[in-house]
Amino acid sequence: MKAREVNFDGLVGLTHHYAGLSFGNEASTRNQHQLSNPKLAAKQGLLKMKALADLGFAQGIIPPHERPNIAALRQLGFSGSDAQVLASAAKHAPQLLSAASSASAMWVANAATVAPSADSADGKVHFTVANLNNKFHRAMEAPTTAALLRAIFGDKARFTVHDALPQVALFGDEGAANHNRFGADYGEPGVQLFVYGREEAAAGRIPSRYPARQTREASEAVARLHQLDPTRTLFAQQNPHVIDQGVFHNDVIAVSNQQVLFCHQHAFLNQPEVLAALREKVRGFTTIEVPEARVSVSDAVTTYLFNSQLLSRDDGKMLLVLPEEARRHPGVWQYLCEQVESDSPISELKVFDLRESMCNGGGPACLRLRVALTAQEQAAVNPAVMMNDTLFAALNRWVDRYYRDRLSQADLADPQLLQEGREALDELTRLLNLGNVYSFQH
Ligand SMILES: N=C(N)NCCC[C@H](NC(=O)CCC(=O)O)C(=O)O
Repeated sequence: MKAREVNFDGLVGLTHHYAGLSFGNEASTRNQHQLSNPKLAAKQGLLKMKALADLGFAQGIIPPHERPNIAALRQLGFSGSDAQVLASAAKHAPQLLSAASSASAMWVANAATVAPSADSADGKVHFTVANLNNKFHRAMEAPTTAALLRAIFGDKARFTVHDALPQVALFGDEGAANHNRFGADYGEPGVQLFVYGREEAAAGRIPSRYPARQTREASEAVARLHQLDPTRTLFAQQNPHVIDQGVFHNDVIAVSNQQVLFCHQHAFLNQPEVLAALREKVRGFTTIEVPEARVSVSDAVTTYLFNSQLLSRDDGKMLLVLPEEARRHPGVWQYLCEQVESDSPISELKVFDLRESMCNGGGPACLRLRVALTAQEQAAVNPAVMMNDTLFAALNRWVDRYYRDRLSQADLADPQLLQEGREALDELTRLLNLGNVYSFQH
């Protein structure tokens, strides 16, 4: 059956700020306590969505979560009115207030892992919400992510949204950022590659400096939940050395689309074997493997060359969507221009300024969740979340009305910010026809 890839981008939340919460993500650590601009961040994201929609790529949006998360702070013993909870957390544990206020749900590549219906035994599209167990500020995303996905993919005859795996290190799961699907048409059965950083049950090689967030045990559980054919499912370990250089998710060192894998030479442990297995299973498999001599792992991490979106154009050629940082690096840009001029599958480059998100380690690919859908499935998606001229204009007005243009850690204690956030999200649920998805609405 014919299907197409639909990209759903996370809309940046009102509390976007730089808190240094993600040890192992070097941009997050480096930019701790910088002033952020939530309004600009939201608009940068919207511009990418709109530009891709205008080029004919199907584009949806996934809304932000309620932050500060007062319930999480109460669970940690802060009490009194909402304003007192905020004041007390700001005074005694500012890092916890930051964690409870993070807008990290914008990076929806970590919202869930997705299996298209062509790959699942029951013929449904499956989503497993990621537990994001490695970081407190991200682990609290799971319940709201599940509610939002159910509000967008509500048709139970076509979509199954599984709750997150148990919240323990054994099942650390970071969603689609550690997952690639290969195949010809999106509607034909494909080959799924799950990439993990460590296997709890085995004494294998692990990074020594930074955490490996994804476990093999989690990836295997997701593959079972999605009813995948084991002969079309592969598990590969990420190279622990690159995790130690700041590659905290596989999508910082590799990106795939259809039969193409664009990755760094050092992306995977035992890379030749991983590529051989893919070559055997994926008809027409093509790799663009970037050698260290052309782009170092360190340059890949700072430019986010691989945190790009490889998108199929209607003419069968592919477009690579990159962050501005990749254009600014002469060596990386030269490499990319050579690709376009050669007979590489990459035929076009499109660059976006996503600086606000990039400073927290979130590039173009972090901001999107790919969902391959048949025409019938696409028709069953909540239509109000699909990007078009009207929604773009409405969301820009909405951002102008509610978002601040500067935010520091100290601002998180302002009860007015909580109020602004609730009012904004309440209006957003009406704009996007989501129903009551947030706890303050219950
Ligand atoms: N690669 C993908 N798919 N996603 C990027 C996620 C970035 C996110 N940054 C943060 O959570 C930083 C928040 C802060 O420090 O304020 C993370 O590390 O989980």
